[in-house]
Amino acid sequence: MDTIINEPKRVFRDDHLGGEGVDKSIRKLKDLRGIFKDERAFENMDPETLVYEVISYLPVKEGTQGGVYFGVTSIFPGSVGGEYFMTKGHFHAMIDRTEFYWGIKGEGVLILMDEQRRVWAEKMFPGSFHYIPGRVAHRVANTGKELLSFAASWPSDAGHNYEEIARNGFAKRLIDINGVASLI
Ligand SMILES: O=P(O)(O)OC[C@H]1O[C@H](O)[C@H](O)[C@@H](O)[C@@H]1O
Ligand SMILES: [Fe+2]
Repeated sequence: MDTIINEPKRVFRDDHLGGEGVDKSIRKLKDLRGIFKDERAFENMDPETLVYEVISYLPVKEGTQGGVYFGVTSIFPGSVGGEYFMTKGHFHAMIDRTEFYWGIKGEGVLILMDEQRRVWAEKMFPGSFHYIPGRVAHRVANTGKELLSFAASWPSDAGHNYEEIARNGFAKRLIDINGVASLI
C-alpha cells in the first residue's frame, strides 16, 4: 500500500510563517525605552507605535540541547531622532551559540559587536545571508522606506541575554545622516 503524502503543518511563504505551533510577538516603541539615543525624540512619539514583530516556531522547550528554532522578524520603517527602527539586540545567554540570519524583504543593516565592543556591520537585502558567530551580539536596523523582513535560525539552548545591551548598548549606532546610513 502507498504511504499517504501529507500536507505540511507549517508554510513559510513570502515573509510569513503560518500554521501549527507558530507564535507571534510584537514590540512597540514603549517596549524599547532606553534603546534609542535621542530620549527627547522618543518621548515625543506615540508609545503604541509598532516597531517590529517576530513570528517564531520553537518546536522544543527553551534550553533543550540539540534543538533548533526558526523565526521571521519584520521591522517597520521609521526612526527615532534619525536612528533607524531596530531590534533590541542581544548576546546569547549561552554566549558561544551561533545563528543564521537571511534577508527576505526590504533593506537593512545587521550590526554586530564582540565582547571587546568592536562593532562591524553587514547590509541586509532579499537573499543576503549572514552567519553570526558565537560571542557576538546582534541587532538589525531597517534603513529602507518599506518593511524589512528577515528569517533566523538558532539553537534552542542559546537563550537571549538582553541585560548587557540594556546596560551598555552597542558601541556604535546606525544613524541617517542626510539620507545615508552611517555607523557612528
Ligand atoms: O530579540 P531581539 O534582539 O529583539 O531580536 C528579534 C528577534 O530576531 C531574530 O528573529 C532572532 O533570532 C530572535 O531570537 C529575536 O528575538
Ligand atoms: Fe540571536
